[in-house]
Amino acid sequence: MRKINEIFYSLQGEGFHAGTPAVFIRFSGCNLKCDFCDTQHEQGVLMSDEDILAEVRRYPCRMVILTGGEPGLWIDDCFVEALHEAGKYVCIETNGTCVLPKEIDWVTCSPKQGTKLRVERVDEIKIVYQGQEVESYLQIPASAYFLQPCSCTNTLEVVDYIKLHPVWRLSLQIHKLIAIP
Ligand SMILES: C[S@@+](CC[C@H](N)C(=O)[O-])C[C@H]1O[C@@H](n2cnc3c(N)ncnc32)[C@H](O)[C@@H]1O
Ligand SMILES: Nc1nc2[nH]cc(C(=O)O)c2c(=O)[nH]1
Ligand code: SF4
Ligand SMILES: [Mg+2]
Repeated sequence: MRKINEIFYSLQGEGFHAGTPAVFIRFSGCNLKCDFCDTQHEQGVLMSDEDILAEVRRYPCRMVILTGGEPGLWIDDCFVEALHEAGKYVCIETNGTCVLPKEIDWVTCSPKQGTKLRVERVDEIKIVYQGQEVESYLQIPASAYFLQPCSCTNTLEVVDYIKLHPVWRLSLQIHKLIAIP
């Protein structure tokens, strides 16, 4: 059984796959307490993999996004394999502090200041930018590096930083801009 906060169908609003339809599986609970966290994730119900898969199968898209809370606290090889057997492309949004199942198709890592990274493979880095030092995150091998404004409040600050440091790209939370889940 895995503790699920919500399962919903929307478009990926952030990062490399922004605009792609996806089923979001939001796991409950987190090992960090970021003061800027935009998500209520503490409430949850225990669900069997069978019930989670049945809910995921209701939607026609291929992409599934594991998020939370911290999904790395809840998932294993068996869960990722079941999603693959259902024909899904498995993405994860993680703070990077957990070792993850190797077969996940796309790892979005959003490291938080002062934490130790245990994630072994990253596809994209996506930092919530609040003026902190971010250049050290470029040492993590990844296909793309994004800075995301905090709650859509400091977008122009992020744009200015990216223009000075053009390895970074802008991630807008488009779901917030167009008021969808
Ligand atoms: C809610 S977290 C869940 C996954 C995981 N715990 C993590 O932090 O990556 C999903 C994404 O939202 C980002 N995020 C959280 N609060 C935010 C905020 N106020 N503004 C912009 N992005 C935020 C996180 O950095 C992460 O990339
Ligand atoms: N549309 C939409 N895209 C997202 N990308 C990452 C999200 C998350 O909360 O992890 C999220 C979310 O909550 N909604
Ligand atoms: S790690 Fe992610 S879910 Fe946990 S508190 Fe920070 S932003 Fe929220
Ligand atoms: Mg969100």
